Amino acid sequence: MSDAPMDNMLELKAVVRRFEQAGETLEVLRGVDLTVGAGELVALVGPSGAGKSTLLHIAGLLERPTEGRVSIGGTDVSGLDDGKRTEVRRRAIGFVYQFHHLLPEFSARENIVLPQMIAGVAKSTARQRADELLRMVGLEQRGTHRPARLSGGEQQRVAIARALANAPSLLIADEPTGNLDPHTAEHVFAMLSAIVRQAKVGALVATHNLDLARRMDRVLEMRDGRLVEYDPGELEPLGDPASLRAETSGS
Ligand SMILES: Nc1ncnc2c1ncn2[C@@H]1O[C@H](COP(=O)(O)OP(=O)(O)OP(=O)(O)O)[C@@H](O)[C@H]1O
Repeated sequence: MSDAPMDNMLELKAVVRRFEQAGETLEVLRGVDLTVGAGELVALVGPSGAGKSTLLHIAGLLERPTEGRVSIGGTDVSGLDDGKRTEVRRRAIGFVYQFHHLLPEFSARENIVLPQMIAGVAKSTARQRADELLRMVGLEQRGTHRPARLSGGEQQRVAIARALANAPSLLIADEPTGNLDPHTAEHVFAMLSAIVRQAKVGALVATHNLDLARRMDRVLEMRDGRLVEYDPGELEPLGDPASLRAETSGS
């Protein structure tokens, strides 16, 4: 078991990730320390290729670090075998991507029921929880609709509800509003952040969107394999992260 405080939903310690490619070693993460607390929203920014996805995969237990330790919800998972890691991932981590990845042949409600059943929850309990989550994201009237009958923003709200289905400790989001128009993105992000804070989930959100990053509790930039921290309220005075400047200056 870990010595991580219980209110750290994610803790990475001295995480290194190297890739061996054509006889060359690429060190993408060079000693990353990171904590995400309960109810905390942390923005992860950085230029393309900086290693954000690699970091999200390690935090989401989809990949193992070459070195370093990972704790989820206060439990150090570094020594667990693949089967146990999958269990922790299903129970304790929710994922939201740029594209909703809902199953097209299932209704919104069924999309939220399924991950619970995979985690071993009884169907009646899973349905109750799905209805509760649909209410939470304001879609109680849309539960029977298949994804194709929902708007982009509604689809993403269902994806958020699905990610929260098993009451995870940690939410990992990769450009969660990247496929939405600015107005809808605003609405979906406001909903996401309210739920994260209320449910005391820790959220690690990779984004290129400066406006979004600013409204999170902390902004971390991946630079040269390490994380550099920015105070969201001080982004401009300190100078915006290079990646955000590049993304926002042309728009
Ligand atoms: N499986 C792999 N084998 C070899 N190199 C890899 C592998 N996965 C990632 N990389 C390399 O690691 C670096 C970081 O990639 P990563 O996808 O984490 O960046 P990113 O910041 O998420 O980029 P983007 O914003 O474009 O998604 C890149 O140089 C990439 O080519």
